This record gives sequence, structure tokens and C-alpha cells, in this order.
Amino acid sequence: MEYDLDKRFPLNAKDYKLYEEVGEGVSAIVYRALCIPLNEIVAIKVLDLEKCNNDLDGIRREVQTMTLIDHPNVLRAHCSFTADHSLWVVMPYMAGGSCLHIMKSSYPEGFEEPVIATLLKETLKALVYLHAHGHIHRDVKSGNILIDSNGAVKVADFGVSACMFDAGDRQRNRNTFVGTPCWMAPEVMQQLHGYDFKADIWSFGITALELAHGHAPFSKYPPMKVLLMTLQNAPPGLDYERDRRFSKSFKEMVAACLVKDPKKRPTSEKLLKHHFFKHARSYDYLARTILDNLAPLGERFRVLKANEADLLQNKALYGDKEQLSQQEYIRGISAWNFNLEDLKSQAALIQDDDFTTNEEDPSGSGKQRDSYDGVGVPGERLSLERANHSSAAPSEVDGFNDLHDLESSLASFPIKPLRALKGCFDIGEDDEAATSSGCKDTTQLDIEQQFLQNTSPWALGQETGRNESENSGRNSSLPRHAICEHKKFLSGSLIPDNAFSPKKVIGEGDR
Ligand SMILES: Nc1ncnc2c1ncn2[C@@H]1O[C@H](COP(=O)(O)OP(=O)(O)OP(=O)(O)O)[C@@H](O)[C@H]1O
Repeated sequence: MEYDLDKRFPLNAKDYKLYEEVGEGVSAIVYRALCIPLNEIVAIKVLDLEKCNNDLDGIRREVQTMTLIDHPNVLRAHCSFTADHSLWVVMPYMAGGSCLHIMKSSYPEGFEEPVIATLLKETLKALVYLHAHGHIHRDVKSGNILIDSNGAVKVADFGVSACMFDAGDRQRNRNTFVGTPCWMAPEVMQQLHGYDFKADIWSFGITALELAHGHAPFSKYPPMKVLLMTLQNAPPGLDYERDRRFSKSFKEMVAACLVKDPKKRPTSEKLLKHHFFKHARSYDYLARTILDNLAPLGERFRVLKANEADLLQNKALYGDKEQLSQQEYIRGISAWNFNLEDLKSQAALIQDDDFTTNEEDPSGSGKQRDSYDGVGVPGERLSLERANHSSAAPSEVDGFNDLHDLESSLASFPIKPLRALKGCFDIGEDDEAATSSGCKDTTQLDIEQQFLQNTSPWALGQETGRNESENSGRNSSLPRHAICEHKKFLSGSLIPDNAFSPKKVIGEGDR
């Protein structure tokens, strides 16, 4: 048994001594700490309940999931309790930190294949367990794969996990838009038929690419572009010159996960039998290879934070909004940019070269894969799925699916995701109806676009430092609670705090 059930972790903050910060999430800070009575080093995630916008259901479920699960590859909480205005979740300390942090500090170009196979196999074992117990993780990414000092791998962060056996409200939440865009499966974005545990398999495939390259595909782009590219382009893969170092079995495993049709993706159990995982090694191999010579976690985290601050400063100086996306990527989280004008101006800034040299954008390189053919040698794929597009042939000039024609791209963008996005901002069906009735002459798309423009971080003037009055006209059409929600998103999360109980979050007072 991995956990000593007799060991009782105290439920009082006084019994813990907080040391340095080792991680930061949307509404939580993670500390290395000492459990004084047990003389044991632990990690404590301190969630600011005030920042959580009353999403106590979601938090309660995360903690519940974290304490009930029992698998060596899933991070289990020792205990949790409230202290002042925060919730403390006491967990085993994972001294290696997340794979994302390890890559950012020591392997910016990604890991070697045996390391990747080992990390992915352990992660997949966790997914097999979670899926067998009815859980969809919904946020599989290298930032949520943690390693302890012995090289043991555990999947963390159940903040957005969902239970497939839930009915009613929570079942409806599986039709909600959660996750982090680069890792998000197309069906989660599309919101047409809901989604199931196969969404985790897509994110797992993206995580494989992330571990291979040091970053997820499209990570340099703002979330809205990521969304469009994921929906319109062929799935990313290990198809390029730089990927020659990887084995055929690795490429096939990734291709099997990154099939747009979820039905054609393997289950986690079946995937675990893929011959790629035969290359996996033991824990101590990870400890010897990637953990050796690493600075202590707190120190690495401090350096990453300093880099992040530099990026932000550059962004302020040069107004480069793509850097925001980069900065969010460093933190392992993401935010949204829905401003069409802004996206267009970004598109205009991108040189044609960006596309011809961007290996992650199959349409730009002219190298394309058939998104529906499932497993196979990627080089054999010929056609690019341009699902929402005209029949115009792709050209190098038009970059990733005609960014200069982004508006028309958005016009053909399925309406449902936009509705789902409204859900993220607490606009329920009632509110939607109210909005529509107030603009009877406006087309649905106009409403969507108006909404998107109004909710842009830059439209809100938050990031640019524009004064409030400059934006007040534009903001006035936006419900106040939506503005508040959006501001919170700027702190970095796509995942709405109300992801699990969308309507509850709006208190009567707020209305
Ligand atoms: N048990 C742990 N030991 C060591 N580091 C940890 C531990 N738990 C979390 N961390 C670090 O803290 C970071 C943030 O934690 P976590 O992901 O749980 O917060 P979050 O608010 O749910 O984040 P997000 O939703 O943005 O991914 C992790 O990416 C990881 O680097």
C-alpha cells in the first residue's frame, strides 16, 4: 500500500510550517511545507476561497477525488481543511516538480524518447485507472504530471475532472468548455455531442508532442488561434525533419491519439498495450536522467517566475500580445483572447516566413495529414481537412488557414462553442435570451462577435493600461458579472470557476 493509512495528518494550519513557494495555479499557491507532528515534508496547496468565486462544489469535488483515489500514479491528498479564507490541501511533496517545469528549466527542446516513453506510460496507467473508475481528467498536460525525488510519476490536478457516471447538472457539465486550449480535444471545443474519456486521449497525444518538443503544438499562438487551428487543421504529429530522431512506434502512438474522431481513438487501456510503451524504463531511470543535477524545486520555480515577469515587461514595452500566450504557457495555463480586431492585427504582424518555417502548422509547411485516418505513417497522409473552409487551396501566403480572412473563418466557426464560451462567462440561456431580445435586429453572429469584442482583455483595457473611460462605452453592454469573470480569466485560466455549476456562480446579488 502506497499510503500509510495509520498516519494521521493534522487538520490544523498550526501543525504545518510553510516553506518556499513551489508552484502556482489559477487560484492556488503550492508550498513546500513541514508537517510538524509527523516531521514529514509535504506540499500544501493553498486555495484562496475568495478568489474561487464560490465554486465550492468544484473545489470540494477536486479534494474529494484527490482523497478517494488510490493508485500509485495518481497524486492523492493526505487531508484538507480550511484556514481563514483558504482551503489547505496537504499532499505528498513531489520534489521534481512538473514535467513542464523540468523542461522549462533544463530541457527546452524536449526529452529523449526513453524518458518520454517512461513518463507517458506512467501517465497512461493513471488514465486507465481514472477512466475505469468513471473519471475524465480533462486537463492532461505536462504541467500536471509530477515527479517525486525517486522518479515516481503522478498525475495531479483534478480541478476540472468530471465523473462520467454523474447525472443531472454534472452530466450537463460534460457539455461545458473546460481544459487548456492547446491540449483540448476538437470535440470539447466543438460542443456538438458532448465528450467522454476519449478527450483525455487527445490531450495525452498533445502531451506526448509537448514532451518531445518542449512545448505543445500551437503554444506560441493566442488561445483563439489555437482553437481555430485545432478545429480546421489536420491534427499535429511527429512528421517533421526534427522528429527524425523519434521511432516509428512513437509516431504511430501519437497519430493514434490525435485522430479528430474520438471514436477512432483507442481507449487508455488499449493504448497501454501499444508497443511504444515497451521502451519505457523504471522510476530510477528518470531519477538518474532528468532529475540529476536539477536545482531544488523552489529555486527553479523562482527562476521561472522571474522569466515570466521579464516576458510580461517586454509585453508591456512592445505590446506583443503573443508574449502573453508564451508567458501563460510557461505557467502551464492559458487565457483567452477573443478580440477579432486584435487577432487580425496579430495575423497581419505574422510574416509569411512564420508559416513556412513553423513546423507545427501543417498547412503552413504544405505538409498535411488526413485528420480522420487514425493510425498510419503520417508521411502517407495527403489531404488537409479544412472543415469550415471554402474550397480555396491552401497556399504558403495564406498562412495558417487564411488568418487574414479570420473574420470569415469565425463566421463559419460553429456557433455552439461560442455559446459554450458564453457559459464560461456565466451567461446562461436566460441571459442569452435576454441579450438576443435586446438586439432583435442583430444577427446571431453579430451578437457573438460583439460579445467576443467586448470581453477581450484588451478591450477591457486591463492589459494595455488604457484608462477605464476609454473602454466604458464598449464595456457597458457587457453584464457586470461577465466582466468580473473575464478579469479573473486574465489571471490565466480558461477553465471557468463555474465549470461544474455554471449557473450557481451568479449570486442573486450579482444579478
Ligand atoms: N504535490 C506537489 N508537489 C510539488 N509541486 C506541486 C505539487 N502540486 C502542485 N505542484 C506544483 O504547483 C503547480 C500548480 O498546482 P496545481 O496545478 O495543482 O494548481 P492549479 O490551480 O490547479 O493549476 P492549473 O489549474 O493552472 O493547472 C503545478 O503545476 C506544480 O508545478
